[in-house]
Amino acid sequence: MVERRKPISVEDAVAKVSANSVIKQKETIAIEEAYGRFLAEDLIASHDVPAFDRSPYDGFAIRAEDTSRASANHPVCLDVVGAIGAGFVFEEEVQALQAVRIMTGAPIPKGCNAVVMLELTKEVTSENGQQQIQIKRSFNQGDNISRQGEDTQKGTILVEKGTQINPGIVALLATFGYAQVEVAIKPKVGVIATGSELLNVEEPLAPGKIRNSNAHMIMAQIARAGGEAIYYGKLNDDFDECLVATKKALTEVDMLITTGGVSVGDFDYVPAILNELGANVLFNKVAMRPGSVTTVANLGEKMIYGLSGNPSACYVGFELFVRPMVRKSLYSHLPHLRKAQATLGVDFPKPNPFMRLVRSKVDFIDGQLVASPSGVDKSGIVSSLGGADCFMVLPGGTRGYEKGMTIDVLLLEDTQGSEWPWSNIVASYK
Ligand SMILES: Nc1nc2c(c(=O)[nH]1)N[C@H]1C(S)=C(S)[C@@H](COP(=O)(O)OP(=O)(O)OC[C@H]3O[C@@H](n4cnc5c(N)ncnc54)[C@H](O)[C@@H]3O)O[C@H]1N2
Ligand code: MOO
Repeated sequence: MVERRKPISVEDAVAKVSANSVIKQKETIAIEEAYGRFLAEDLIASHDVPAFDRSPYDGFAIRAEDTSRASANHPVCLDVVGAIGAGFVFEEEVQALQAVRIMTGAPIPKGCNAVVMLELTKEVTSENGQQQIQIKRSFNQGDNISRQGEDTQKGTILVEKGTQINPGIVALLATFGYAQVEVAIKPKVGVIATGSELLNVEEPLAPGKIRNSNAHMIMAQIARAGGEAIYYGKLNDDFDECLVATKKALTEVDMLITTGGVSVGDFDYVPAILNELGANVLFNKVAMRPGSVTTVANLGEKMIYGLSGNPSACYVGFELFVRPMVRKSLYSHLPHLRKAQATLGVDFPKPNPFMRLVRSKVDFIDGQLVASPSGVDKSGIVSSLGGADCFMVLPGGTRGYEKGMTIDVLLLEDTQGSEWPWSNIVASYK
């Protein structure tokens, strides 16, 4: 008699997985290695930026009060007493009716309190040979000065731990002197593919056989999530072979993923292996399509994921249940896929008692995010995965969905660029 599995909702399944703890570890690496890693410490401003009042323009540093009576008919003349470039400090204090030629980024000389852009001055030489500038309008104290700390004040938390380091964060690390940074150690995630039908990628097709795409797909998903994949190969549908490999993998990894053999077929051994290992099964059926057979268990602190053999089901199962735990072990406070609202771009008449997670593409059309399936929506399909940058979330229990409905999407990544010109942006400049 075949075991009857009771499905739990996607929300409950994600909650059950998320309730588990993960091991978090950190290491110190050089800034050059930091891009793409996850911060294991808050990034704190170690000083003000700018660290001194500075000029945002090439021009002249002046005392604003000297220009109070300046006008087009009666320009004020200031003596130019020196010049200062970025990286240098003007040593003397500037006196009344004096100006200093200043370059962008240079510190404001003592005594000055405003900067006049070069274009608003006229350089002249007085009768006694003194270099001067004429200014035809008045300026206020503080005009054209980038104040110390206007960008960032010392002690500010700039980026929270658990954030993935992007190029902007690399700039912050450099700005604040983080030649080295503490990042999360990538969790080791083992991958075992089961199925006697599986061929290695380089092998030619043979009758009844298929290439093992899931293992490679999962390894790429692990890398995208921020983990380190450890591959234990493809195994035949053989209980003992699978048990030995699973036991070995569990001694070496932080979490383990198997793909295939999780359903109710004669050669689906994953449930029996979990039983033999004494693992605590959190659920073995989820009210979703694809991926209803997804099985998740824990053994001590280690999560064991029995993902479906069907490629699309396997892909979705990873993003919903494995990714958050990888991200949690990378100190992330927001480990789940980012949710957004979109408009359904096509009619989707397929009824389903279960929630559907449809591999889809999003586009901005007339200022709205519009989502449409990226290919055929069946769990055994692989071709819809390549173009998918989100999952549409279509709740179960309806008779289908109509174009124009507001739906939730879970964003995976940006897989497409944009056409040129960006006409709506260009138009906004007119
Ligand atoms: N009587 C029932 N049969 C099935 C049920 C059910 O509830 N009752 N569920 C169906 C659903 S839904 C799914 S999903 C699949 C899941 O099956 P398994 O996870 O046990 O996976 P397999 O049977 O091993 O394989 C399914 C399918 O995927 C191919 N596959 C397997 N591994 C790979 C791989 N590494 N790379 C690419 N493709 C792979 C395999 O050849 C099969 O075609 O069960 C349904 N059946
Ligand atoms: O688990 Mo199956 O993928 O629902 O379609």
